[in-house]
Amino acid sequence: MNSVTNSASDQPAVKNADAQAMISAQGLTKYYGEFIAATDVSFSVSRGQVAAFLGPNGAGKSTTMKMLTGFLSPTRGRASIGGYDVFEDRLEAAQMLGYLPENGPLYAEMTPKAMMKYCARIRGMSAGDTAARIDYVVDRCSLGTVWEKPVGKLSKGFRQRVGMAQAILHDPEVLILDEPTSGLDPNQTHQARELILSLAESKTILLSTHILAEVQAMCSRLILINNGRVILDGPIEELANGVTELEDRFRELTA
Ligand SMILES: Nc1ncnc2c1ncn2[C@@H]1O[C@H](COP(=O)(O)OP(=O)(O)OP(=O)(O)O)[C@@H](O)[C@H]1O
Repeated sequence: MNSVTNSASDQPAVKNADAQAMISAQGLTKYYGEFIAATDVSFSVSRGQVAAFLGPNGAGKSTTMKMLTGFLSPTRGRASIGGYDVFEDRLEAAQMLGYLPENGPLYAEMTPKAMMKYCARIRGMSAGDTAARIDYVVDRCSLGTVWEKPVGKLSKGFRQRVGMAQAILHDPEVLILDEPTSGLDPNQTHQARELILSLAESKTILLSTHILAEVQAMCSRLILINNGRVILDGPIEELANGVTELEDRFRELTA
């Protein structure tokens, strides 16, 4: 494996919001019954990095992201955000984290407006912060036209935008985005990439995607997973020179 990160054993179990490893997977393993979806997945993403999490369908990306965000208990291993263990220090980790899940927001009967207010409340945001941040996400995620429609009745692209809005609402330092441009039309894809690039100026981001041009445009780091195991991890410029080489590398390693 071409790895430039520290292995799980090199990662101290620190409880420190200034920790360099803002996202840390330490030996994450997940069994669904007899089936192993993730095996000993270890990597860390440093403050300010934008890392692409790539792999073929069913490779274990969403499973790993769910464990990293505390939505799914690992069979073995640990995950931490900003040095906070996502299970033992759940509140601190959640405060630092915005997560866009694979299938968008869960509250189908709520409108985006109700959902943002609900999310702000459960995150303990003040009334002033809530109003300002809601204005920001409505604008950045273009939610004005669907603001009062139930999320479950929105198109896939709009649901995705609502998911992105709830992920960034509390201005978290760390973002874990599971296929953030999936289902978006070309204009919205462009807008979502611009948003991610502007967020990347101040945040640590792990994003999964199947669009290699997106990786090249937005990410400095590549983590490739196949059959539940990390098979490549390093700076993109060292791993591939342009999208075509990235595509060749992907095919050669995952075919
Ligand atoms: N709840 C579950 N029960 C049983 N198997 C599951 C469950 N969730 C995922 N799997 C299986 O685990 C494997 C990894 O799935 P996962 O969704 O993590 O892959 P992925 O890399 O995100 O795929 P994709 O690119 O298609 O979204 C797949 O074989 C999937 O069928």
